[in-house]
Amino acid sequence: MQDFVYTSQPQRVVFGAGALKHLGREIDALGAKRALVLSTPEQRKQAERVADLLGAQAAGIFDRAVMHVPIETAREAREVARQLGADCAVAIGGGSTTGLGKAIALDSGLPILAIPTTYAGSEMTPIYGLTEAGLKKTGKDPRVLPRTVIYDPELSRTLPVGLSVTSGINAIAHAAEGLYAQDSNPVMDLMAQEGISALARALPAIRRDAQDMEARADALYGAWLCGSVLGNVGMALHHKLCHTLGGSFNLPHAEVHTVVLPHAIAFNAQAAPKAMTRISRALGSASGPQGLYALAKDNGAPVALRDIGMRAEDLDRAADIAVSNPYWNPRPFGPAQRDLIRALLQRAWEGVPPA
Ligand SMILES: NC(=O)C1=CN([C@@H]2O[C@H](COP(=O)(O)OP(=O)(O)OC[C@H]3O[C@@H](n4cnc5c(N)ncnc54)[C@H](OP(=O)(O)O)[C@@H]3O)[C@@H](O)[C@H]2O)C=CC1
Ligand SMILES: O=C(O)/C=C\C(=O)CC(=O)O
Repeated sequence: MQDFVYTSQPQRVVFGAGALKHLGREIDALGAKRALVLSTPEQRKQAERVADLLGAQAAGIFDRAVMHVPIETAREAREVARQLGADCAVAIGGGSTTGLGKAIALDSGLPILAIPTTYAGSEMTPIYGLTEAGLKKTGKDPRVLPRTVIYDPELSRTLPVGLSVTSGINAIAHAAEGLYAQDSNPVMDLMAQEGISALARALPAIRRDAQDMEARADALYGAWLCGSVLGNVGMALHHKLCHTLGGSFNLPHAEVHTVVLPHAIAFNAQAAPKAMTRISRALGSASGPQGLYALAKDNGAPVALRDIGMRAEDLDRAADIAVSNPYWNPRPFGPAQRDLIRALLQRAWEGVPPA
């Protein structure tokens, strides 16, 4: 066993079908009295339900969350929170809504209670993202880590099957890269393997029946574990490629993760054999990269960048951007490996199986 450092994160998790009913109790436990409820415009009804449950503990609703947290939206939400005298934020929705809560917390220190309805995993991380003048910046700050997370599988019932699959693979990506992270540890390895395994059995079951509550619970459980891994250890090549493709070419977040993951994992296979063993074991497949590709393809998810809006003529620029400021990776991918990364992107663009 290698030496390691493990830092536990100060969070409370309430898990279970119908767990939303504990919301008032959880707001009390935070010592808060006036919650600003956050959602996207489309999930306003969910936000209203939350505000109704809170009754006098609700300060108001801000329903303008959008993906990648534009700085203008963050400023607007911060101002609304200030004017309403909110002393906490309740974010109900996917990573976009949690991200808006984080932007408020970054500025004001307001505690966040997150109620995730996708599998993106942001609720378990101190990572935030903000987009200003078309550029997305990410950072880490303990203030943005949600203090309480309510996982209620009933609330993900309405998440469309296609999004459930891609969002679940977004979560798997956190765990897969955590398995070869520079700063990983045995606890994260356990969580990563269990998280991948839970999602790998949940996603096909959700595809068969979107109302299968056991599968919905398994998927949220997996998202929790995989998100925790992302919150504890560093990201590598896969996340760098997705941040490049999402940030500079505006590709949809969960879909881009789904397409790139098998190729990024294949790139790292020889440099991270133990991680490959855990990934393939968790997937129940002979090969990690092939198993990830099959998980997407067999469940109707996109496997080609060209099918999610990437233009062939932008691949060169994407490769240049990705290698210009690389994250740590078990197999280096700086400017000297530019042609290898370009070849990886070509395969991902065409949608052929990983090399
Ligand atoms: N900081 C971190 O640690 C992490 C951050 N992220 C960030 O989070 C964002 C992506 O998160 P993701 O969850 O994929 O994206 P969104 O929050 O944008 O949600 C994705 C889609 O799911 C739909 N949706 C969510 N909940 C429901 C529901 N209950 N019923 C029906 N549809 C629903 C949304 O619909 P609608 O738009 O109609 O509401 C939206 O179309 C990105 O900005 C990414 O960078 C992701 C992972 C980790
Ligand atoms: O790529 C991911 O899923 C993980 C992290 C982010 O998205 C960072 C962020 O923009 O909040």
